Order: sequence, then C-alpha cells, then structure tokens
Amino acid sequence: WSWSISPTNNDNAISGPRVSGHTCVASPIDKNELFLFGGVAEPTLDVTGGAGASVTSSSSNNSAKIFSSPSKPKPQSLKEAHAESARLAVLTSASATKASQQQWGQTEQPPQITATNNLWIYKRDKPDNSPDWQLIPPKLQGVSRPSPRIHAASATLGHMMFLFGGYDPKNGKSFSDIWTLSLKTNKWTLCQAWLPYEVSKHVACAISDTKIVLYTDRGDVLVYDDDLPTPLITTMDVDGEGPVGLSLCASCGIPRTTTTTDDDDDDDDRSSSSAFGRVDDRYSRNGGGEKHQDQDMLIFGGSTGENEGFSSESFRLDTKSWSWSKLVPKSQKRPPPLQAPSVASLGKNQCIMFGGAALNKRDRSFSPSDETWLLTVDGNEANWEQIAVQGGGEGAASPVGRLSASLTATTPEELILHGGYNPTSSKQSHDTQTWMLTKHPIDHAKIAREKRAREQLIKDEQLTESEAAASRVADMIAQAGSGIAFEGTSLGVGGLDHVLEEVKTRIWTPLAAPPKLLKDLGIQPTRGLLFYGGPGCGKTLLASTLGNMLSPFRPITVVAGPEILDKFVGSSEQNLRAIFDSPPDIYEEYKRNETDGGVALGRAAVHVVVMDEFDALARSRGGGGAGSQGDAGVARDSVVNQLLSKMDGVQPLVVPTLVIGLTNKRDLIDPGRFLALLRPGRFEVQIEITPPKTIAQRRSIVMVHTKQMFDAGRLQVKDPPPGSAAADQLENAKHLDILTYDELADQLAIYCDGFSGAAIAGITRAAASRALARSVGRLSGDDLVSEDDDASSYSIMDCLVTQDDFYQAINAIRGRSKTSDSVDDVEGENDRQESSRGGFRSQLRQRIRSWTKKTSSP
Ligand SMILES: Nc1ncnc2c1ncn2[C@@H]1O[C@H](COP(=O)(O)OP(=O)(O)OP(=O)(O)O)[C@@H](O)[C@H]1O
Repeated sequence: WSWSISPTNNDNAISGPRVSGHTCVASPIDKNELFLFGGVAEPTLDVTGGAGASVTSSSSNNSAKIFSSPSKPKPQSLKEAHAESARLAVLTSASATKASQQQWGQTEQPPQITATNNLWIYKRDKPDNSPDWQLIPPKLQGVSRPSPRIHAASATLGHMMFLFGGYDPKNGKSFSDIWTLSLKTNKWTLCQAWLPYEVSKHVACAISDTKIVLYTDRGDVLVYDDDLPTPLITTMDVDGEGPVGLSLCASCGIPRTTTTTDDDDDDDDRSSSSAFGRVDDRYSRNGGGEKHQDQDMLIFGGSTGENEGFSSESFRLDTKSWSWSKLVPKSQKRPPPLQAPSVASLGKNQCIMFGGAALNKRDRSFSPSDETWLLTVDGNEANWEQIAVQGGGEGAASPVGRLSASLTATTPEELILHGGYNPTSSKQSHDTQTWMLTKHPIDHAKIAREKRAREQLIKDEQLTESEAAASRVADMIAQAGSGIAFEGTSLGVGGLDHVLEEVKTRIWTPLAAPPKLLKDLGIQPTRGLLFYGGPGCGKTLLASTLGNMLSPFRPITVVAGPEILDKFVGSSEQNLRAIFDSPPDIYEEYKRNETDGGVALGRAAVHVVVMDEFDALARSRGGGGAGSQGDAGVARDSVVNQLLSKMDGVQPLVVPTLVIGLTNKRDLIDPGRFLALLRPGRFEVQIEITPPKTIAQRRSIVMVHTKQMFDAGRLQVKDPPPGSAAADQLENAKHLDILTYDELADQLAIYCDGFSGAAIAGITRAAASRALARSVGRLSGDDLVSEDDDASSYSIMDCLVTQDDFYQAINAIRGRSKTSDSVDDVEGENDRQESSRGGFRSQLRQRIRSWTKKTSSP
C-alpha cells in the first residue's frame, strides 16, 4: 500500500475543498465519482473533543490542548453511561466556545467555526486523470437541501446517498432530519422519517440493500429501513456489551459471518423498542420484500464522554442477532485510542483506518495521527497491521496527521482521502489535496531518483529543443511502463508473462532510456518486433495493448498485410510509404501545452505500426495460394524491399517508428526473406506466442476474462463481493456445491486443457450469454433454466453467471476443435445440445469427472 497525491503525474493538481467534519461517499454508478457534503468550511477551529471536551488550535506549542469537563463519578451501569454521555454531548458546543475563549483571551476573538452545506463532486474521468472538484450549484440540487452542518453521517443504498442529522456550530443546534441525495440527478429530498432525537458525531453504514444502521453517541443503535411504504427509523434492543456512548468514532460495514436461514427470521421478536416516523407500527417484515442483511457494523475509537475517555477498542455489531462483540486484537500491535479517525471497508473482511487524534495522557494534549492501519477481521479476532509506513516507501509523500477527514474506498485496492483537520498547524490546518492510497507498490524513491537524473542530464548537456523533446518522450514511455504496467493483469493478457518480460527488456527498455545514454552506448531502439504463433493466442491483443503503452503521445496505426498490396504498379509501395511518412498527429492535449504547438514533441514521439497478417507481405512465391504469383508476387517483392529499407535506418524516418508484425503462418514466409527480416535493425525480436500450456497460464487467462463479472458481483461463487447480486442470491443457492472464485478459476483452468486464449474468452462470453438469456426470460420455462431455480422469479437485474453456465459452455466447445477461436456461436451450440440431449447433466458430470482424472494423474 502506498500514498500519493492524486493525480500522481500532474504537478498542477487542482486541489479540492478545504473542509473537515464532512461526509463523503463514492458513487455506486461510477467509481470515479465521489460526493462530498458539508463540514467545517474554515480552517482554524474544529470541535473535535467529543462529549465534554473541546479543542482549539494553538500556534505556540506544537499540540492542541484538550479541555475536559470536570471529572464525574464513573457511571454505574450501561444505561447510566449512555445517559451521561448524552448529557455531555449537549454540553460540547458550550464548552468548546468557553474553552476557546480561555485559549484566545478576552480581547482576541476566537475563530468562528462555520459549517457549510456545499455539495462537491469529484470526477476522475478526464483523459489525463487530473482531478476535478466541482461545486454543484444550489439551484441544481432540487427545491430544498440540508442546512449547513458538520459531523452528519451518511451511507448509500443503491444510487441514493442518505444523510442523517449533524450539528450547526453557529447556533449550537443538532439535527434530527434525514435527507436523500440522488447520485444520478444530484437532487436532495427530505425524508419522511426523522431521527428520534437531534444527533451529531454519530456513524452510519448500510447493512443491506434497504437498511442503514446508525450508532449514536448516546449508545443507541438505530435502523433506517427504506423498504417499507413509508421509510422508518427504529431503535434496536441490542444484546451484549457494546461501546459506551462513543462520540466521533469511526465505522464501516463488514460482511456478516453468522448464517441466516429463511425461517430463522427472529428480528421481529426483538423488533423495536420504539419506532419513529409517520407510521409507528410499520416495522414489519410482512410484504416488505426484505432481502437478507449481509453486513455487520464495525466501530472504532471515539470518546466516551468521560474524562480522557478515548476508546482504543473496536466492536462488531452483528446485524442478524443484534448483538455486540468486542474484537480481540491478535497481537499487541494495534492503533492507540483515537478520536475521529477515518475508516473505509475494502469489502470482504478488511478495512483501512487512517489518522484520528491520539491522546497524550500526561499533559492532556493530543496530536493527530498520520498512521495507516489495515484491519483484517477473522470472526471476533482483529489483526491490525500498520501499512504505507513513510507513505509506502522512501521518497513517497504521505498525508500529514489529521482527524475528521473522509476516507472513501473506490475499489478494494484504492481509497481516497480528503480534507480533515490538523490542529497542530495553525494556518494550513485543512489539507486541500486529494490523497490516494493504492495497493500497488510504487517505488517513489526510484521514480524521484530517475527524474532528478534526467533533469540533471538535460541541464548538463544543454540539450537542444529536439533532444529535450526526445528525452521527454523517453520519460513518458518510462512512466507508462513502470510499476505493474507490464503485469498481465494490468494489460488484460493472461499466461504470457515470459513474453511480457522479453518485450520489456528488449523493446521498452531502450525506448524508455535517456536518448543521450543510448547514443553513448551506440545503440538504437529496436525497430521491429514479430509475434508469430497459432490463431487466437493473443498476438493482436498483445500488440495493441503494448502499442498503446509504447505510444503515449499519438494513436497507433493498425494495418493488415493484404491491405497494403495493390494490383497497380507502384501503389503498394505508395501505401507503405504513407504509413511511415504520414504518421497520425500527436494528441491535441500535448500540442496545446507546448510553446511550439507540439512540433518538437511530434517529431520525437514514437509511432507504433501494427501489421497484421504480416505473412501476406513476406510470403514465399510458391506458398501463397491463389494470387501469390504474377503481379501480386512482384508487388510483394518491392513492398518488402521498401519495408526493409525503411526499417534498416539507411533512410531517415519522419518520426521514430516501431513495427509490430503479426502472423500465424510463419512457415509461409520466404526463408530467404526471413533471414533478411531478421537482420539487426529490422525484426530483431521475434517471439512465438503459444496457446497456454500450463494450468497456471490458463488460470490467469480465466481470471482476466472473469474478473469484471466477479467484481461486479455477477458471478456465482461462494465469496462474492458483499452487497452484490451474487451475495444476495448466495442464500438461495446454499444447497448447491458452489466454489470460491479462486477454486472456480482453478477448476476452469483444468477443464480448459488445450484451449487457446480466444477459446477461453469465448467460453466466458458464452457463459455470460446463457446467464443473460435466462434473466431476460427469453428462455424461461425451457431447460436452460436450472432445475434448482424458480424460473418465474428471474428478473434481468438478478442476472448471475453460474458455474454450470461455464461447464456447459466448455462442453459445447469441447465438441469442436480445441484451439478453435470461433466460439461466438457457442450459445447456439448450447441451444442445440440442450434441446437434443437427454440426461445432459449426468453426462456433463461424467465428462468433468473424466477430465479431472485425466488432468490430475501424475
Ligand atoms: N493470452 C490471452 N489472455 C487473455 N485473453 C486472450 C489471450 N489470448 C487470446 N485472448 C482473447 O482472445 C481474443 C483474440 O485473440 P487475438 O486476436 O489476440 O489472437 P491472435 O493470436 O491475434 O489470433 P489470430 O492469429 O487469429 O489473429 C482476444 O481479444 C482476447 O479476448
């Protein structure tokens, strides 16, 4: 895990709003969009002390003082503790003002806390990945919107964000209203339900498709239910010892571990101790279309309201049995007691916590933490691990300590941190930068070192404009191929790691090296790369993904060999010349930012030409079939000669060019020509692309093609992402023998023995088509719908690709050539098989058994 300022490559990063104590959610519609609402607008003061305590900023010493209310006798019971905590919470704003007056003296005016009701949207879909914070104008937010507030709580259900309560420091008022914001239209609506009392510094998290659970600093667990005709808030009776009235704690959801059965629906029994909303007795499951809850709530840190009562415990609220349990730390290593840290769930059983304020008991000061912790929950055990230490590596930037910031997960491998309050800094106490925590290791030290070396080189050598441009092009290619860029998962290519390794060493490295260094060494980047091998093994896929990586400044040119050949004398050569002499222009955005309109950069930027069916050009005279003789043969001769002379560097090229030739008929290439093609400077690098031979190779292709459906929760597996369609339907499919995603990938890799990459991709498509057909209902009632399912219950949005869909698709393709890549019609094949077969399922099982035997024998 490492921290970086978002975006990493742009020095002119536009910073976001200066804010803390706000709420922020990721749009479920587009992971590149975040919505940020409210918070403290001014940088100088925040009320963070929680119940009975307040904090002011201090420029004189390097830590902020905490002013506590006089110690009270320890509450005797849980109930008393809750009541005490609630009472103190009300005093918070008063003590904050008083304390800050003491701190700032009578003459000096303490800085005012101003809450805002600004709604911001953060979009990252711009081509250069630069962030774009936009304030949504109030008039576009609907007829009415929430008033300014801090410390509200928010959570999303579907495409709606729900906002609960909050506090307005201007008039010392907390709120009990609930608002919904449509993340599609950006319009607010006041909810019909209300919180039972005014509340702020509470937390909220969605626990199912229709329910949000809230934990207040009075120690109450409230449930918002959106699935009823009139939405309703209910106070739950909860068993076990939970956190005692925590203020400014942090929370996130985590998949529930306890099992639910259809008839084990005991929530009604413990129903509500009180219900708030228009219709008091509506908290009933009857006819509510209730889906099974699938998230528990985790609570971290916070203040109990007693003197110095910061909590270091974490608790889990089981939202099925409605009981609290304290997480037991696996080791001594865990975060200290913290107030207002930021936390986000990564799905599955992990979450990440950043920042918060740690209390220094001796002088009762506290300082903001800049630590990042990864928590893995195993039942009630908590395994804490400190991550991204020093930002994730030497030379990495990392966010300064802060509290009341927002940490939002956009994917399980990327989180966004924004805002927050750093009380030890008197001026820039809010950070306006948007920070990104990503799982991929970035070697910041190395990047920084290389950048410095390049800058020095340009300075020392007093490079000309064109040399500097060439250096920048190399720089950009170096960046494009660094980190995990050459990993199969990043390129969407499976099982070809050895090929990627070779391309990286022989093609990318010289292109990415400083041109001056190449000159010193007397070498030039390779001009030609030939991929050969059977059909459907990923040659085209590789060429286009690598081409785009190696040509960041201009589009690549893709041309098929036969397209170049022309029956008119001279036209073929002309076609070829056009490819080399008229490369596509560099992208507009690069031209725009250049003082010379991009002329120097245009001359230096690499042009990648992908020549498919390369054998058509270099075929031996006898091996080409019809049309290979006569005029076409002559045309080929002169085209090849021209190509060779373009590539061997005798004639200077308009721009540096890399030709990637592709052929699945290398044996048709004239041996004499082949030798000529091999000569240095021409197609120096020739790599055979074979079908995946090992289980590991096929597994990685399977992963490439199923990752999207797994991440989106459309794949029937035992471990689907929480809250997804697959998770919802898991309960119904319990009796089926379902594998985890990893197990399924292994299984498919075994069954796909002998398949090409294209065939494996085809199987995924075919399996998805089967699932789609089933959901659309076109085939409802016929035997494509599994016997185990109730066909009438399908809706398009329940669409789930089952493991059986894969097995049937494999079976269909097994009947054909193993390396066939024309599997688009596998669905049709399925239909034919389905209608003509009898006892198909048992046949399939037998086949699978025999494959397993075959493949597992030593
Ligand atoms: N190694 C692989 N990893 C992931 N997907 C693959 C792989 N090989 C093939 N595919 C899938 O098969 C499709 C077709 O492959 P591609 O066109 O690259 O094969 P090819 O080797 O160029 O075939 P041909 O020689 O017939 O042109 C790809 O778009 C991709 O979806």
